[in-house]
Amino acid sequence: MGDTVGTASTLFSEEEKTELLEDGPKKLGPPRDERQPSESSPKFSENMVTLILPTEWDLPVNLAPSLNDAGLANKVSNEVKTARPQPLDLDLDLDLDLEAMQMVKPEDLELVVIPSAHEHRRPPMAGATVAPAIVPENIAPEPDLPPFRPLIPLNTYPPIWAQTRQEVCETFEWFRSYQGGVYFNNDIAKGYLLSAFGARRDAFKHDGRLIISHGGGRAASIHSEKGQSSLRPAEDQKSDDKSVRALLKACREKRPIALVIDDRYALFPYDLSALGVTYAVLGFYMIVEAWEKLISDEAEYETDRTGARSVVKYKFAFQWCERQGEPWWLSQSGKAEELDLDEDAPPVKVGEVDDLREEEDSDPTDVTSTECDQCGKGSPQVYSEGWWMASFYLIIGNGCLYQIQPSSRRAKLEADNIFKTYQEEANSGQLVFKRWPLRAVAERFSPTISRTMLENLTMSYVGGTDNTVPFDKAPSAVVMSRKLIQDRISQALDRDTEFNEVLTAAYMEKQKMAFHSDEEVGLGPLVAGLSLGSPAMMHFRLQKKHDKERQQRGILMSFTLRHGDVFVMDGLDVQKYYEHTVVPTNFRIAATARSINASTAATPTEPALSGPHKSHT
Ligand SMILES: O=C(O)CCC(=O)C(=O)O
Repeated sequence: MGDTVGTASTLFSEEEKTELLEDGPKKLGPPRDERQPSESSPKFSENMVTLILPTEWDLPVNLAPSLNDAGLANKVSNEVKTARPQPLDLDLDLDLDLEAMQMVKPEDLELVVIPSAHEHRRPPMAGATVAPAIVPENIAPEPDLPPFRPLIPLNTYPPIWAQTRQEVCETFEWFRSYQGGVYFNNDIAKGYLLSAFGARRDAFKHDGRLIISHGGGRAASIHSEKGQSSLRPAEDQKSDDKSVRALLKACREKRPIALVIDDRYALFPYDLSALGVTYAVLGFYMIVEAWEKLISDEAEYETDRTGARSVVKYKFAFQWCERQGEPWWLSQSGKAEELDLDEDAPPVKVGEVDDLREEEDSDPTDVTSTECDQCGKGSPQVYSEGWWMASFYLIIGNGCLYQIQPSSRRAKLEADNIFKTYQEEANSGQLVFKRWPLRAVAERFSPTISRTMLENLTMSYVGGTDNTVPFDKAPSAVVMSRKLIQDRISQALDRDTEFNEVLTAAYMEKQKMAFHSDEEVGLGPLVAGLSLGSPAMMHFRLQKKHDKERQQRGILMSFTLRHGDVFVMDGLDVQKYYEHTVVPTNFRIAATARSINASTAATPTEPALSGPHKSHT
């Protein structure tokens, strides 16, 4: 098979829904980072930021141990032992040395506490009304705080940041808690906010690779009712409080959690406020230990200060997931000499909405420009890439899934342009989407019945059949898709790939692609798809033959594919062990690129990539 391209599916008219469910520019292009990937990581481009993210809903529970660096884990474990009076019965697989724990004196734990820093950091906003101080009676005096330390200036923006909590919650799916400090969903903790003072034994250690914090609510708070304010004292936390329970579960099941800080978080030694950053995502952490502690007024900053009462609080030790590479706040120091800060413009922040109309005259395919879309200044550190990538390692088999998301407006415009071109070319007849029968249906029923079925299927599909044309004759939407996919893979994975097959699928409302695997003779290790239009959920589960007991028959991983995302399945094991389904929310086009080995591929009469299991419903 030479260079071929397959296109297929239903024709659609102007009237059909083309509305994009834009998500807004929530993630920034990765800062340039000179670090080398760790030995355990695959080889990545130095310009990318890699995050280990569990999926939105399901994280395979045995994935987590590989996320953490073993050396650091030991250190963390030792340090945590000094801070915890007694272990919780969490059934943790952490090989705790309880005897050693008793022998370490708590005062040996070096604490990094920056007190009262928020007062220095955050001037009141211009024009803001300052609430009158409420001084309830009988409040114990604030404990003496260690001396103030100046904050270290940051030369780089956090990869994900925002100015308001609303922006964070609306755009960062790992933290959607508008009020509480813990974001959890279905009992699974996903995000944790660090703010203001910690308790005395809270810590930000190993450059932030170990964070100890108390969390889970029931802190003292001020309540206002009928114009009367009163202080509600702190209460004991309980292991079945919703947020405590979710955090303990995350610890037990070794699920990563996103840590978000605000500019009042006193233990973060860098100056976020100078950059105008109120909220920053630190990255992903594992909760490696959890314990409960009796906290008295004298011992902690944030306590029940109404009297001499002690309350039970839960403490959590968060350990940095090493595969993210070095924390972003560390990479900034090396950059200071290279980066001319005067030339560097602030990148797009979370929650800012693109106004695409302003850009009508610009060439959306020109993604090489390094101008900041906001202010027009050159910003090569941020805009030369314009995407963000997350990596997900397989637990069974060798392979990885990569989600590369556009982060700059320019990258999004490129996707817009391809989406538009697909529709124009389909309308003009240059691109013929065709309905395909389910092979299983065609075999089992007469042609007449299968044609009837086709009406319902509106199948979007081809590989190596009538619709197949060489790339030089292919509709430009397909050519552009292949180029975008190849470019992203080259930038993000540092791999030069030339795909020789592109399958384009169009999904109308309520259509989806059923569970299938792309395991076909001649298939190359990379399969990469560009998503256009409405968001879709992509789910992975083990193939039946590898899950005979059906114990893990359920969905193991799920991803939200959004407009402009490139999703890469890397490794033949992805197809060998797993099957995937794609369920769009509405009208959507997907271009999936593959490399097919001509000598081993299926014959042209047999769609190379279709199988009885691959169906559009
Ligand atoms: O629609 C998509 O994004 C993926 C299509 C797919 O699963 C495939 O072509 O194998």
